[in-house]
Amino acid sequence: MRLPRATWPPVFTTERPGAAATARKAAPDAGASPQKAPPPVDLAGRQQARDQIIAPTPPAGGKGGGAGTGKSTSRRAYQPRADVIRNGLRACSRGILQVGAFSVVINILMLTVPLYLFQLSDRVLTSRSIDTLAMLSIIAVGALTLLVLLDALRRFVLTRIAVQLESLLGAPVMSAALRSADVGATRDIQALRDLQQVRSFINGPVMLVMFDAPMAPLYFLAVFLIHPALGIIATGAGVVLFGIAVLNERMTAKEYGVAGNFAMRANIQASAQARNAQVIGAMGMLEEAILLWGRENAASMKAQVHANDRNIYLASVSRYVRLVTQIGILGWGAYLAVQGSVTGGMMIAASLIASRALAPIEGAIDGWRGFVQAKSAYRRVRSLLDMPANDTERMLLPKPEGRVQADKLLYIPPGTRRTVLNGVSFTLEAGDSLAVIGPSGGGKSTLARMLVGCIAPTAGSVRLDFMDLRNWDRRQLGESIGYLPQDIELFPGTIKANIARMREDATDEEIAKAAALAGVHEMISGFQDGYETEIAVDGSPLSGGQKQQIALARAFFGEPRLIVLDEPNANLDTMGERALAAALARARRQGITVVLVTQRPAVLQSVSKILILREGQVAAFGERDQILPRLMAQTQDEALAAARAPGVPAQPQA
Ligand SMILES: Nc1ncnc2c1ncn2[C@@H]1O[C@H](COP(=O)(O)OP(=O)(O)OP(=O)(O)O)[C@@H](O)[C@H]1O
Repeated sequence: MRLPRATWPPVFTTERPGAAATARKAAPDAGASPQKAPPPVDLAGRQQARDQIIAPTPPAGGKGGGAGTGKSTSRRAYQPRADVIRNGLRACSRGILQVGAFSVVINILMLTVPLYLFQLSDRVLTSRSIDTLAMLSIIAVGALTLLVLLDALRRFVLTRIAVQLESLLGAPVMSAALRSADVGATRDIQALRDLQQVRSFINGPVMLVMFDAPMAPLYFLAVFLIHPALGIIATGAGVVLFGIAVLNERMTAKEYGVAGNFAMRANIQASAQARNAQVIGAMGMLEEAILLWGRENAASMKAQVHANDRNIYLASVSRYVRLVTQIGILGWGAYLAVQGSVTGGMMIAASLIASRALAPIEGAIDGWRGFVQAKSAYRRVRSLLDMPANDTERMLLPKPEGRVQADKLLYIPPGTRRTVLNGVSFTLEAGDSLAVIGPSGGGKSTLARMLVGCIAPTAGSVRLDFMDLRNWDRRQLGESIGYLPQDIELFPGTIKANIARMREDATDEEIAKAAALAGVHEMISGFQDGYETEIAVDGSPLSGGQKQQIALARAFFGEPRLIVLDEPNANLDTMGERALAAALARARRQGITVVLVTQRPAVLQSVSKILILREGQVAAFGERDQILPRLMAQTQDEALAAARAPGVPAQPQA
């Protein structure tokens, strides 16, 4: 008897099966020289990179190019999300069958004690045979030993099924959660907690009850065989308990659902507050923060207490019914014994067996809360995985040169009626540098996110080298793009790892090159541990400007052809701005296309084109030398108008 071992110990894989073998075949000396960088325009290398897109391990023993076949199975890496759950469950099916088979045997062996009692009372006590007693005892102990072993085994198997399921679904759920988070969905990381909840449920006692429940008819049958009247009492009690279980479901499911939703919101609040702990501390917002989180948490607890109260009440009634049933069977059994219809042993055995028959229904009522929570958690995981995702396998294209076409971009955020971008069109040649300027809330950051493929336009298209971003292989596109968002968050890890976009195969040369391009080498040298300086969750020891510079180097990493920088100079001093201007000049010399969202006029000298975005529409677009004079004239007019306005004090001349 072997436990399922396909994913034991658990492995969270981001590599499709066979990829490593294929990669080794393709590059036999890759292992000997980990520092060797792949050639920049290497389609085979990029195919290999694409192979590492998050994909679940196939079911153990599954067909179709499994581990070690070395055949291309890249379709598997892009399997539709719905298949992920189906394959996950299929992978666990062998274990589930084992647990089912064990449960059948265990439930038969559970009859050992009642049968032993029955034999003692009706055979040993009447015959006074010590040999029979010894023989019966040996058989009973043997059966109980087997029962305990099988019970332990099914628990071992369930533990592994739970871990296997989490290993298989973890990466797809994480990837779907990140994708949904980047379009602004709030449930995001909750999905990982949900998956853990499903795992705990599979590991928990209610799962065993669910495996035992189908065997209940066997026990009812055994009681019927002892005496039909006792069978009717036991079955009647079973029907009553089943009714209580249904009532329990009706009376608690909604409240548990409400409790779960509030708990989720409380968790989202808690994570947001943990991220903003310094702001909360500095501005004395602790009480408000706790109140905000506490309200959600209290609402969750209130709903939970309501549901729990009902659950406890019904569980007590069910326990009462079971105990009374036992008394009923014993009492009626005694009456039948007095009548000579059954023996004393049969009476006791019937009571024990009936109790065993009713136990799973009672256990289901007791463990209802866990079941409901696991069910909703599973639903959330499912709906996240069912969300449409651009998972179609994409052909790897030649490395882009950096030509960008935005064509009639319209953006209405999902779930809103607000038009954030409206008919935005422009074209950039490879090596162009564009400054996107305009009033706050004009849609600049939205445009920046659209240009790097974070959000898809409601209508219109963004094309990189003539190809719509949606048709690019996601990983290849990411490697061709550098992006510095407005709100910078670095990952906990070294400066080096952050610049290298957390890639383990990044070479020191590539990292140094990105740092040099971004002009941050000198700043990094100022730290005692240089590139090995550890960045904490809150970004320390880096200052705001330093974080921005490291993020700039990250954007330059890996020879991107398009770099989109959203207010890269927001936290920079004059020196920093100079370094940024130098970085932009270097990018231009290398033919990298740069889009720069900015509010500061200083960097406008470093770009070749300017786009003014106002209320989501292009107010002006063209060569810098055409747009800049118009912009300055307009600024002067506005300043004069403001100065002439009544009640506005004249500004002192700088
Ligand atoms: N997901 C969304 N849901 C609703 N409104 C949104 C969404 N995303 C952006 N907006 C709205 O679109 C407008 C443009 O936002 P955006 O961040 O692009 O402006 P911006 O020009 O970058 O502003 P700033 O210069 O202040 O950063 C804002 O009014 C914002 O509220």
